Amino acid sequence: MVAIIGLTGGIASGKSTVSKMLKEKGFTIIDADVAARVVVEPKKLAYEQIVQTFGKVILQEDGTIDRAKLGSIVFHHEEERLKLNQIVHPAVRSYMLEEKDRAIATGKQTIIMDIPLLFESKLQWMVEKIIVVFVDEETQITRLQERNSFSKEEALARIQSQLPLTDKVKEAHIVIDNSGTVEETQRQVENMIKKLNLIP
Ligand SMILES: CC(C)(COP(=O)(O)OP(=O)(O)OC[C@H]1O[C@@H](n2cnc3c(N)ncnc32)[C@H](O)[C@@H]1O)[C@@H](O)C(=O)NCCC(=O)NCCS
Ligand SMILES: Nc1ncnc2c1ncn2[C@@H]1O[C@H](COP(=O)(O)OP(=O)(O)OP(=O)(O)O)[C@@H](O)[C@H]1O
Repeated sequence: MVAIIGLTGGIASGKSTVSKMLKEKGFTIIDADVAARVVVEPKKLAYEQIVQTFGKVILQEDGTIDRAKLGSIVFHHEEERLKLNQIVHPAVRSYMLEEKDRAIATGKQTIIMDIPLLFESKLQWMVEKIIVVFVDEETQITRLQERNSFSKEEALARIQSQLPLTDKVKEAHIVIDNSGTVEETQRQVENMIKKLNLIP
């Protein structure tokens, strides 16, 4: 039996930090943020649709999408974000499902689907158990500002474009609280692997 585990949380709550720890333990991670980059590469269908919808102003000189520019549009205008989601999300879903089948075919016993918008996109059906990486809002804002050099306003715009993390925690099978040190998070990850009896 293959276990399909969803890993989610909020922006900068620590999903990548946790998924890196799981990867080091030999687990297979399928990352929706990576998928969302692949499906918008030049010549892909989603790329063409994004350029048609948002115009060439969101392109860099080399023709690739200027993510900072597109981000500054969609995280300040909900309507624009929904348009982008409608273009990108179907392609991300197909990519994730294909990667999952590929991993199953190579004999993996556990597959971790790292999906930041798992609840927002109602993708609970894709996974059997859900891990939510939690962080308190103050720490989340600080880490997001530091990582992306965002103003507080830019950090809040991104956080507010997602469901509250406290709501996601209520729907979780396992919560990893990443408000503390990386070592504390590592211990929680190890306990979770034991509790769910996960084998790579
Ligand atoms: C707006 C874009 C260009 C900004 O790119 P950027 O490199 O700055 O951010 P990145 O893609 O690494 O995302 C960082 C985090 O932002 C959050 N986020 C991204 N897109 C969204 C969205 N549409 N709604 C809410 N939160 C989002 C997630 O927590 C994600 O982990 C990019 O995020 C994007 O194309 N988003 C639409 C696709 C999407 O929903 N991706 C999320 C997983 S499917
Ligand atoms: N326990 C921790 N202590 C201190 N800093 C941390 C901790 N966990 C993560 N960070 C830092 O916080 C930032 C956000 O973490 P990370 O990138 O893992 O979040 P994420 O949920 O994957 O973000 P995104 O949704 O944007 O992809 C990073 O700069 C990371 O180095």
